[in-house]
Amino acid sequence: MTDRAPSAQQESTLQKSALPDVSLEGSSRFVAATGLIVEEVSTTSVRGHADLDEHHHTPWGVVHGGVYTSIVESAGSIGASHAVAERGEFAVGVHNATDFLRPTSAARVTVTAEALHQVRSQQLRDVVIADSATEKVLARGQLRLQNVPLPTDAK
Ligand SMILES: CC(C)(COP(=O)(O)OP(=O)(O)OC[C@H]1O[C@@H](n2cnc3c(N)ncnc32)[C@H](O)[C@@H]1OP(=O)(O)O)[C@@H](O)C(=O)NCCC(=O)NCCSC(=O)c1cc(O)c2ccccc2c1O
Repeated sequence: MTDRAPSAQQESTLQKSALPDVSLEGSSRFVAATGLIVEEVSTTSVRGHADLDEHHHTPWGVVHGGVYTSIVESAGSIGASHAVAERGEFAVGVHNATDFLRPTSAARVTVTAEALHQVRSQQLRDVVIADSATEKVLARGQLRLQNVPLPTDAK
């Protein structure tokens, strides 16, 4: 797993985003264990990467499907929450459908989450996880989210 911190430019992008701390250091142990490093957040997309290795393995020596599913949940939720933050809302995943297309034992993966659909109460995000060396897609998930009010102490 990586402990690489975002660059100064990446930090700046994250600070402008009105999101909670999405760094590895600021995340729970479960979320941090995926290794997702968020680099860019806009209202329509999230970009990042993760270094996947033996710490993420199944007993058969490939990256566990739950790692991909969790990255889809995080990347989709971060972008969708950013998109509705200005109106005092965040977004929670209500359906996560992630396909595991190719196995890997170790890879740096790029993570790209794009908005497919944004309406008043719900959003749909397409998340692609690809091997950064070969550009082959390892997993692809579609996350449907519900926009909900921010807790009053977070506004
Ligand atoms: C599901 C597939 C096996 C279907 O593959 P198919 O036979 O249809 O196609 P190919 O053989 O052509 O393979 C597709 C593609 O993958 C590349 N590939 C295959 N094997 C490897 C490999 N070992 N390393 C690297 N790449 C490989 C192959 O070259 C092809 O690439 P192209 O570029 O030519 O297209 C296949 O879709 C597949 O393997 N999908 C990924 C499945 C996966 O990774 N699932 C998640 C892990 S499983 C899991 O999470 C899990 C959790 C547990 O807790 C367990 C506990 C106990 C036991 C098992 C557990 C477990 O498995």
